[in-house]
Amino acid sequence: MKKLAVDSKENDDLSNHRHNELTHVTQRLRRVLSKEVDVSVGHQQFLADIILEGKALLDVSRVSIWLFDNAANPTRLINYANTDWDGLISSPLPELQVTDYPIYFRTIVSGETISARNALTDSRTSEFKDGYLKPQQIAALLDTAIFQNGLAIGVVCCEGRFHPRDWLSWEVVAAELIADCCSRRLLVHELWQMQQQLTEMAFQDVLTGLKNRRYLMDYAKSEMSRHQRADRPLSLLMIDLDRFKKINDKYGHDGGDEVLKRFSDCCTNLVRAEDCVCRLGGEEFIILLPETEVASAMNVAQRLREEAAALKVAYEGQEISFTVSIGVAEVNLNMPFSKSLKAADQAVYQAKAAGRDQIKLAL
Ligand SMILES: Nc1nc2c(ncn2[C@@H]2O[C@H](COP(=O)(O)OP(=O)(O)OP(=O)(O)O)[C@@H](O)[C@H]2O)c(=O)[nH]1
Repeated sequence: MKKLAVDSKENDDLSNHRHNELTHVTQRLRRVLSKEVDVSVGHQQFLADIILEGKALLDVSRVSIWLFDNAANPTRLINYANTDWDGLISSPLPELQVTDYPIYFRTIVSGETISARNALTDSRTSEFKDGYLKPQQIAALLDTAIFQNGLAIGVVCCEGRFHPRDWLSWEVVAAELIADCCSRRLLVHELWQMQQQLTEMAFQDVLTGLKNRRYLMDYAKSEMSRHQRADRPLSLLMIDLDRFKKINDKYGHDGGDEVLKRFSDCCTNLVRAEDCVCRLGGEEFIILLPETEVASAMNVAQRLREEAAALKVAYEGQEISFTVSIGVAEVNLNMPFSKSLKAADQAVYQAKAAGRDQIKLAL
């Protein structure tokens, strides 16, 4: 009688302990879940957090996220993120092929959650017995499809080692919650990447891949205040290709485009990584040179003029030669950037008037 009372107290202590533990883990998990739309939390970090919390909550040996190669016609499952047995994030697991595990693939695609008490004997998971489960001593599996637009795009796998295990209904619901959260996070990540691409495109010149006028105006503004604070010089080159209309007339628009692309490469290769090369439009370019006195900017302009004159652009078996006129200006940090641009533009005009293939300093 006394022994029974002790046993029951021990059981109560144990279940109280598990209850407290679960309350803590659930709170942590909910905090992680709430970050699914917060892109300031890195994508990999978010997935790592969610599978680590899932592992603790469900008290399993490993949690992993897998995505199908093609949701409409899946042939492979690719490991996207996973914990190791010790609760750390580890390197990717080998891919799974539909030809090796057809029943498992079919079940996940159907959307059915697999809560396999004994994964070695469960008909949905026994395909993994010899090659996967036995060598790793995995005994129980709780696998939940990740859905997007009504299609299973992947699966969250929870693996228990050593002993078969009954999965409680709250555990199944929790695993499904984690899979749904992964689904939304993947979508947020995709949208975020698209937005990054669009932003990039909005600031990029399509033909040359250089930054465009919109980028230059934003960038110049921030560089001007940085240089003003640090009391450092900022210079700019305005470059205009000479008699470009004639090149277009002689070689066609595509020939002209080829010249613009090769000249862009020439600029990018010549300047430092921190210099900003932009195409303003047409055959007009700007290079912004941070931390550069106007005398050094003149040297850069000289090298660029020489390189342009020496460049032979291969186009349809012909070689196109061209020259450039360059205006150099030190950016006036106390005036709007447009004033410095205008000064450089006037210097270009003078270079053209003086016979082209020239450099002039803005006064
Ligand atoms: N191929 C090509 N041509 C362009 C592009 N943008 C503008 N142009 C052409 O560039 C030529 C510029 O001609 P102009 O402004 O007369 O200048 P230019 O012939 O270079 O003469 P100068 O500047 O006085 O030396 C025009 O024929 C435009 O059609 C482009 O993206 N690709």
